[in-house]
Amino acid sequence: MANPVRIGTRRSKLALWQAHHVEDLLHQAGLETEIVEIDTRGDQILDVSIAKIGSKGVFTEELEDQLRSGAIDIAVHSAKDMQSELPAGFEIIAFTEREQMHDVVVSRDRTVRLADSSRPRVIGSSSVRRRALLQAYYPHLQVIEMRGNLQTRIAKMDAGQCDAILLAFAGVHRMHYDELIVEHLPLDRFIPPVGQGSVAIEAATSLSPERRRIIRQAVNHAPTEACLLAERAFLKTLHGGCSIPAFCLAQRVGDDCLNVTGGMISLDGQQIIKNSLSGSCPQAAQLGSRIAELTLEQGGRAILQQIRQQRGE
Ligand SMILES: NCc1[nH]cc(CCC(=O)O)c1CC(=O)O
Repeated sequence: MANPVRIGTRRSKLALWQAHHVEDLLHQAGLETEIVEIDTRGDQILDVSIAKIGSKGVFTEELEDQLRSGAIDIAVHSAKDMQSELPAGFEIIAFTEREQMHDVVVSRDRTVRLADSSRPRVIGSSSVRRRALLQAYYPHLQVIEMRGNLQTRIAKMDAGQCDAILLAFAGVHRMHYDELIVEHLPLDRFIPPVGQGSVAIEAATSLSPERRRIIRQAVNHAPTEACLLAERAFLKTLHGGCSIPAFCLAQRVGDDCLNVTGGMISLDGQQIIKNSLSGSCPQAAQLGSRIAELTLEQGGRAILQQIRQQRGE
């Protein structure tokens, strides 16, 4: 390709890591690249929870403006942060190979264990799913809401706001905070949110088919894509984004089989809905949306209604 691939990204350190990761993959395929840093509303509003900002796409709209105008060819996002339905004119053209998907506990105090009820502990998390799961499994813990990027949250912990933070392993590892991990949480209890650990490549549908094909060929990881298609179909059927307490994890078994587990937890942690289905990779989307339907039928609809009421939507 004559022109370099222009990669749009937010300026946070994790976003820049993701952009450089995609850049590496494009370089390996012999392509030239250019990174374009873009400010988003989600990065500017740090003192309000994302759920309260209310609008979907607070981290994506500015990037989409640049995609639409052709100023950038692709935008990189944590797959987890992408809403299930993109605005008309945009699509995800690739998913990078997934990092380990689980959540971890990060603390300066090596003795912190979630299960230890012998002393009071304050745990910070930005995610409604993680806060509800903590209340469900470890009711002795005090759970507080904590926003900001990884570095900000660790600074808040160091300032004494909490004893530990719950985070995605992928982000902690990419930001080189592995030595602060005091606990790796099991995937069957702390089922990750849709997309955790993968980087999604967004493009405008007006991107030339040839450019789209070449970028996809360099970046897409087919086994990850099959899992993400299942998980994102789950989220789409729930009409959700990253601000609802839903979780879904698809895992490949053998060459062509997918195991998908997904569900929802009430905000107080009192009710957990969880179902699993298996099928072949081409059935990925059906498996995900079927699990979402089961989730809605088994109490998920009521949980979502309650959340909407609380948020005054
Ligand atoms: N919502 C912020 C966000 N988006 C992606 C990651 C971690 C990396 C990933 O899942 O790809 C994080 C931080 C976290 O949840 O701990």
